[in-house]
Amino acid sequence: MDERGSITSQWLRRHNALYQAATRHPFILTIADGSINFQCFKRWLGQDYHFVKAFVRFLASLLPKMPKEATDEEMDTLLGGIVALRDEIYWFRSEAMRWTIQLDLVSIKVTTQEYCEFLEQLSQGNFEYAIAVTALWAIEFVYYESFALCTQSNAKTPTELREACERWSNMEFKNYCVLLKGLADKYLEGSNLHVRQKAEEIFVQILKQEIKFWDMSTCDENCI
Ligand SMILES: Cc1ncc(CN)c(N)n1
Repeated sequence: MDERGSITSQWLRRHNALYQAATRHPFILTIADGSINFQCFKRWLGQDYHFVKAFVRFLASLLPKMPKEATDEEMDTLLGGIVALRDEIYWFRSEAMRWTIQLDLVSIKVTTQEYCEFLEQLSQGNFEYAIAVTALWAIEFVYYESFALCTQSNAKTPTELREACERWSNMEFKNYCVLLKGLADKYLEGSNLHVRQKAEEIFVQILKQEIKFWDMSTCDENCI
């Protein structure tokens, strides 16, 4: 089956409006046009650190679910993702120091808490590997597509935010997302209709969670 006909590509077309809302969110657009209020970026940074710590647990939960017949390349992809998240957490800590954010004093907001609890549910044994790996792809891919907008040649992204945008839009992360999409399609193709429908529901929920996360990071007038 060609790429356009894959299950995940069909979903991206079927849920295009939601997908655009998740990957072209005003928070991202204000980074790309240079108008972002740095207080909004600092709010996002603190909350995303909390999220990434929960995301590590979710990613690790895929390892025991990985089918015995999984290829070496597949195991390498997931292990590579875990190593990358270790580096990501180190990056958050150093970036927080640059912005004088004390991460241990950052209170976790309701939206972040809800997303972390959603990840915790997905980590449970009753979610098939096909659903978990599809969720992993969706969560990573939204960040790639969002931050890739901020590193395009015509973007006016502030210099102070370029490193953050590069993290989730560089070639290595893009290739990682391509590999995850391939794994998602592989296991969705091999699943029954019930699992595919559940996976699509989770995909839609992830897009909605990502939109809420960007909404939370978008400063209103009393941005603190
Ligand atoms: C909310 C969110 N979604 C996705 C990613 C990319 N791992 C992230 N860091 N934060």
